[in-house]
Amino acid sequence: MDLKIRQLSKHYANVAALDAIDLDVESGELVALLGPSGSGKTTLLRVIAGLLHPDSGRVLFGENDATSLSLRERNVGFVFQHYALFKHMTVAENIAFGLRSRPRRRRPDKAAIKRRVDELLTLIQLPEFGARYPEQLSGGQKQRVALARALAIDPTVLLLDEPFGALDAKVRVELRRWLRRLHEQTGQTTLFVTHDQEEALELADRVVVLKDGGIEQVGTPDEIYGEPASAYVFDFIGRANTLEGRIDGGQFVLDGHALRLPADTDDSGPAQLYVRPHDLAPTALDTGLRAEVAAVHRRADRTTLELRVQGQAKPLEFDWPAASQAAVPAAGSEIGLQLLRYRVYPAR
Ligand SMILES: Nc1ncnc2c1ncn2[C@@H]1O[C@H](COP(=O)(O)OP(=O)(O)OP(=O)(O)O)[C@@H](O)[C@H]1O
Repeated sequence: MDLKIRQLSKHYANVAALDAIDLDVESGELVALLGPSGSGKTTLLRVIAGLLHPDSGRVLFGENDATSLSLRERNVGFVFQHYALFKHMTVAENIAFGLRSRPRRRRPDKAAIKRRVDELLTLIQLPEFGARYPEQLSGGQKQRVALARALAIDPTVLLLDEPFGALDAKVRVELRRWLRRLHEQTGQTTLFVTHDQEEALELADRVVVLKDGGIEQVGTPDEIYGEPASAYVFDFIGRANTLEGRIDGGQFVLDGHALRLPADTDDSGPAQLYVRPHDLAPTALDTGLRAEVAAVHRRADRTTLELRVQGQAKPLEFDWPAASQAAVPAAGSEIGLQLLRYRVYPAR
């Protein structure tokens, strides 16, 4: 089922938790809602679920306006960060819960419920775990059961609110890869809330970046990473260096150096250039951007140089290319820098 959000707003006192949001999620898509704390992710998910009423706007499931339907009528599947399994029920009973509590005329018979539970236990790769109680499971296993319970009712959409947020980093990475494979099997339309950009980029078909209750950018992971629409998205999505300068005559100009901008640049005036530490390369001093090596930081997986550029208040980070034959420059030396990929945003 596809999902359409139209002009959705929700205010708390004078805070716009959601500010006229428009969003289309296609049937079968896995979409990540990504943003820092307080950007409105959870509010959006709760309004879609029917747990929270918007001030204005509409939620459509397919062609049906679901805005005034209850949680149950919407038939959505929901998984929260903190395991909400029923402690006194076995894993199998937990998974069966949504089907068993349906009104009699829509309730499958016992055999059909058992078949569905077995099918889901296999799907979440816990086929032998039906008789266990939640306290006998690890955190990751509990979340897989919570997911099976949400899927049991064949939900119109699956809504996941930081479902792996309480797990340790390694389990988190395993589970998100598992969820991606599971999604490919089920084709279930899914919205996934996270504040972790890596999780969003690895997991989702499309990523929605939220800021202060509004949508800053919607795109595939490649688009969000490679063509961030604003300085905010560039900064949020990975490590970033900034250089202060000006846009002038189709170039970005800073102390004694100019960089070419896309042909369609028609802005002018103060601007910031954003470049990632691995999108810098060493080059000849007289053609490159001149920088002084302020410090060399060696780590297990990379060597990062801290660089000072004349006229710039903030240092640059530069990941020295691992394949480079040249020796890592020493602190105090001067190098030329080539910027392989960068983006320039006019100052606000
Ligand atoms: N019940 C409430 N009463 C008052 N303000 C609220 C309430 N719920 C949310 N807010 C405010 O609405 C804004 C959006 O909150 P929301 O929980 O949707 O953000 P979030 O992106 O999910 O953040 P987090 O990652 O911390 O969960 C925040 O400014 C928050 O303080």
